[in-house]
Amino acid sequence: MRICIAGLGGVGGYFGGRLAVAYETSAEHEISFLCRGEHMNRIREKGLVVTTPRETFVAHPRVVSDSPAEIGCVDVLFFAVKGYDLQAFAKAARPLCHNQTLLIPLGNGVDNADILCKEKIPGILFNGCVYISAFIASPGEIRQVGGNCKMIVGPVNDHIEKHRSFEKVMKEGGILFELTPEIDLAVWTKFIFMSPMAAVTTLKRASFGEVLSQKRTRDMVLNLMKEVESLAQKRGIALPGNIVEVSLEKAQSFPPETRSSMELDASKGRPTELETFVGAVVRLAEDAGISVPLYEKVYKALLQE
Ligand SMILES: NC(=O)C1=CN([C@@H]2O[C@H](COP(=O)(O)OP(=O)(O)OC[C@H]3O[C@@H](n4cnc5c(N)ncnc54)[C@H](OP(=O)(O)O)[C@@H]3O)[C@@H](O)[C@H]2O)C=CC1
Ligand SMILES: CC(C)(CO)C(=O)C(=O)O
Repeated sequence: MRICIAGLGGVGGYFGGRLAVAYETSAEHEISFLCRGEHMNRIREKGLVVTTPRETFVAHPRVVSDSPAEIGCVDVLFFAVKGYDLQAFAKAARPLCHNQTLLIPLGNGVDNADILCKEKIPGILFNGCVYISAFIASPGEIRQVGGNCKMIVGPVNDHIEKHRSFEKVMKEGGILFELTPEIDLAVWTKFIFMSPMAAVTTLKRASFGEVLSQKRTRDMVLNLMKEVESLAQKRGIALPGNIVEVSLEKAQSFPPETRSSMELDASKGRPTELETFVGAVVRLAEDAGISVPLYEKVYKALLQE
């Protein structure tokens, strides 16, 4: 099986690194990295160094390139770029894909599969989400600092049984991996927790603990979660009845000093995933004909920054 990880940041670097180590000498499976710039140069020279709280390992994938054509057609393509790069990368991804390529977005967000679908890339559309906290510490070096490192993926419109061999490759590749027939449910379950937390922590430039310990901001998170819940319901996503309470508890289970990736990006003056985390809810609600007044207000405020 030929597997390409596109985007070697915190997410792509951790999961790609694990797979590349596991299959470094395999005659059957081949891992390639699509990355760019100084990061790519360092990985080519020295391999990708991945440090976790328990170990450090160095991954040497079979191919490291910034050119989809150089990598060529693969059987599995993981999209591990930020939401704002997904469409542009999807447009460039065609040389990597054939009709049976599994196309798997791993980023935060509930519209990633729609974005890929619109680009009409050949392949079988999946969706996915990951529970991890990781980042590029320096070119060629990934640091994983939190999360249980679980990857959950599933086909959007295909039979799950066809994909058991892929599941085996992922599990034998050292990934804590779940292949689910209910990928929408998994993706929305993550989103209903992460989108409100990203929105409020960014608006207030505050940590998880600061936001959740003050009634005003905690209520804001709660009300945003309720708006996501009503949107999910309207789209036929069967979230459990206590999803808001469970999601709030999930947010509370993080160390209080946790900062969301969107707040960190905003505070550093970098591009943010505002459209992925917040704008998408406003657009999907409009399409579904439902009202999300608090999301609209927060979106407007963040757009004006
Ligand atoms: N990091 C985390 O802990 C978690 C992240 N996520 C989500 O996962 C997604 C990825 O996040 P993360 O890994 O942090 O992102 P990063 O910014 O760390 O990494 C993305 C990488 O993709 C590269 N890239 C973008 N476009 C291309 C391209 N066309 N060709 C080659 N490389 C490209 C970027 O390169 P360059 O720097 O040159 O732009 C960057 O190195 C996001 O949606 C995020 O919200 C979800 C859970 C946890
Ligand atoms: C869960 C968390 C906080 C881990 O980095 C995250 O996914 C994000 O900030 O985008």
